[in-house]
Amino acid sequence: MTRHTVQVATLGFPRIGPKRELKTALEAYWAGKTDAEALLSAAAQLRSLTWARQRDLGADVVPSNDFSLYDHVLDLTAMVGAVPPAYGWRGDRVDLATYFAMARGSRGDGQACAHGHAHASGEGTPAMEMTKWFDTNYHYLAPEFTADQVFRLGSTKALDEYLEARALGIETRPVLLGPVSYLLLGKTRGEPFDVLSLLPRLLPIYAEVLRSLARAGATWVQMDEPCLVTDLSDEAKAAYDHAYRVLTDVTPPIKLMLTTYFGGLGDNLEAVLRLPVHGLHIDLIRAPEQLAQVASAARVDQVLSLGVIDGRNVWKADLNAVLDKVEPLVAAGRRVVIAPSSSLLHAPIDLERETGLDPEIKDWLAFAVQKVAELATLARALNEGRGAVKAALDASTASVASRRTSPRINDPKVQARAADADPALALRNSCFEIRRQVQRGRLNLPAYPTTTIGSFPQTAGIRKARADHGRGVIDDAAYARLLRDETARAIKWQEALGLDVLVHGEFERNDMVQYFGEHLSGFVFTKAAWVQSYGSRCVRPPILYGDVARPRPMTVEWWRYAQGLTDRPVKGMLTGPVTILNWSFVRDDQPRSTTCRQIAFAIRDEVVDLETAGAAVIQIDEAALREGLPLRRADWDDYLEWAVESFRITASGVRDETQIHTHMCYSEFNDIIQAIGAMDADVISIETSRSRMELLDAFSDYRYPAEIGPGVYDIHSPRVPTVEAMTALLKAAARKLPQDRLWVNPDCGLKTRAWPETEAALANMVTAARLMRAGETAAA
Ligand SMILES: CN1c2c(nc(N)[nH]c2=O)NC[C@@H]1CNc1ccc(C(=O)N[C@@H](CCC(=O)N[C@@H](CCC(=O)N[C@@H](CCC(=O)O)C(=O)O)C(=O)O)C(=O)O)cc1
Ligand SMILES: N[C@@H](CCS)C(=O)O
Ligand SMILES: [Zn+2]
Repeated sequence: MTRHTVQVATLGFPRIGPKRELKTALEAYWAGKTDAEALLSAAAQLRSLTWARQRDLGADVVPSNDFSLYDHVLDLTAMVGAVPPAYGWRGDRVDLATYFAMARGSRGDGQACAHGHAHASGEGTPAMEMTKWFDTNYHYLAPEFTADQVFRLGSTKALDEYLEARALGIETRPVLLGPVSYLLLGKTRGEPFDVLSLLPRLLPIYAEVLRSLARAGATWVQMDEPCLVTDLSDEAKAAYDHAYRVLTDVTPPIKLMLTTYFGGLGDNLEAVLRLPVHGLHIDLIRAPEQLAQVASAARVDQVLSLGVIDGRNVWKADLNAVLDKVEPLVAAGRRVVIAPSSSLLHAPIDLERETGLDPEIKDWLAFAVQKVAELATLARALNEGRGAVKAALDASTASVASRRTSPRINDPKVQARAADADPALALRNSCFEIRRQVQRGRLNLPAYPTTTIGSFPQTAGIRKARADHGRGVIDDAAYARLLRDETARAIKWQEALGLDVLVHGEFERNDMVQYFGEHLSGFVFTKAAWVQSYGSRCVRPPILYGDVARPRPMTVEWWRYAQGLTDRPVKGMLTGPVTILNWSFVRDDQPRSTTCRQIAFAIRDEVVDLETAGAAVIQIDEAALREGLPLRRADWDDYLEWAVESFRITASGVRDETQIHTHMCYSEFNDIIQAIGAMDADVISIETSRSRMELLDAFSDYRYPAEIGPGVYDIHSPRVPTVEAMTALLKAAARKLPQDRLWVNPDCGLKTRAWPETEAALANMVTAARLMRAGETAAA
């Protein structure tokens, strides 16, 4: 029997750069400090280093076109020329100005916008809608299609980058988001229609790109079809069939590696196995059970790409355990490629940059670079025998054993508390209506009360002071003084503006999750482990390695200071357990539900301490609750049950008179509205402005019992919303929901905004609320 050599492939590498070079280059370009040439040359430099690095680490199959200046879905939109008409694209190659206008919106000051038009209205063109990439914390720009959508080649980026790598002596496998996933990820504009009806018009563009790559010398293309791990209709399965019959038939021919990740193929397997593709990548981290079935059912001539290293987490793999699974396939003569489970986009880049980590914990970790090295070790073991890499395999076994048995991961007190089965811990004392009466008496707020979501601009000055504090350039007292000054200014300014429920501004926080990771035990945090969230924005997810507890209050002093400056209520501001879980790298040695419950108890202690300090209103953000929803409906109930229970454990330690708010952004609520109701918060603030309040239909149909703050403006844009725009949205909300339950607030926190636009926008928002109140009086 022929034994084929096992190759190492990567499916995509982080693009932001080890020192966030892309962020720096983009932000300098957007600020007008550098020109397009500087941006493009920084991008090319990054690509070249990334390709060389993967090759040097031992990757045989290196991807190209995984790089993006902003987002790979937007790149596809450019490739197929699906630029929405509002951006004034004339059907040639999509230029940088149009590309960034789609990503970030164009100017709304009556000046020429990014693509040269003057907008007399002063409104500019908003960015395309940003939404979550499956269950990750990465955001993509959702394509927008009309029923008469025309596609035309708008970008040769895939070919250009393939040729660029080739010129550097690196043969690559270009990556494209596949046509069916691309359509399924899109939204329709105008009369609703089936996006898949556009497939016949879309495929010729893909075919043209594949032909150009084949002519240039590419032998394989990686076709990402992550929607294959979701529930698919028969029509979608038929679309896959049609698409891949067409695309495997182009001339000159090119081989397709159909790439699936973030879950198992499940009931789509049969349909996938019928596709005439040359290779199939499966995720064996999320769905290890699919290996046997896929291996026995796939055609023998098909290359199996096995996602054996976790692309979504930071733990070292158990290399011997991986070999136990893969060796029999190789011995049986299967053509095997080994790879990370998904693109490494979701992992930090290089562990070696973490000089401050505890050595014991550092030994448990692998970032993108280390993961490619792990794959190289595995490939050698598969090709030459385990003996060839004995030292590396022994080290892997020792690291895995050290993490499993370390006393540092265990805190018996935490485990006992989280195991407490008393359901009363997840119940408020009284039902919402009773709480509402008590809270109204205590807070005495006007109709349409105004508030904000928590954060105010994180200016360069604050970030620099934090960095200086971290480096020891300024001492604790100087740093605290600066934060107190910022907080005091924010309180005075909110009072002057006339906001009803104030916030302290979150100036002390680097990030709404990382901050808590830094204060809870069971977490470590990193210096440079940045992961792209959207565009140039990154996060450093904390690493949750052990049982979680709260050694001391984390936010109470900031709240106390802020409340001491005003008679108006200041919200206590916390991140909820589900969001901390979903936006951290978490342990994989126990169910996520167990970890979440531990976090819930830790945050509950903080809620209780805030109440004891006098907070009348406490907000517990659950921005990531929706995004953590499993990709398969069959798994939803289980997740929602423990996620909602965790939130309730956090929120239920307080008296009736304490008003609990929660906040969610980027959410499609329709499917989970019952669960959102079951969270039993007194007030929920949600993102709604971009959908023009359509998202409220779910709340209105369900007769959501509590109070709601539908965001009246999109904080992702620097555009200052007009009073009229916001009153129009509030009126739309008031048509859907009882007026006496409506709050007035932006869509999300204001940390990414600058002060001038924040002040102008909130002044308009307060005016809009006042007009609504006056209208209500007039009507009465
Ligand atoms: C609400 N959102 C969040 C998500 N996930 C999170 N974990 N947090 C979120 O808030 N997911 C969904 C959305 C995504 N939205 C955003 C919005 C904004 C950002 C963002 O602004 N990120 C910042 C980095 C934030 C941070 O950690 N800042 C640190 C470090 C600052 C820094 O870069 N320091 C420099 C030195 C600076 C100097 O010397 O002047 C350095 O370390 O090199 C801090 O404030 O201390 C970003 O810039 O990308 C992310 C997601
Ligand atoms: N309180 C946080 C929530 C963001 S989702 C903020 O205002 O930034
Ligand atoms: Zn938010």
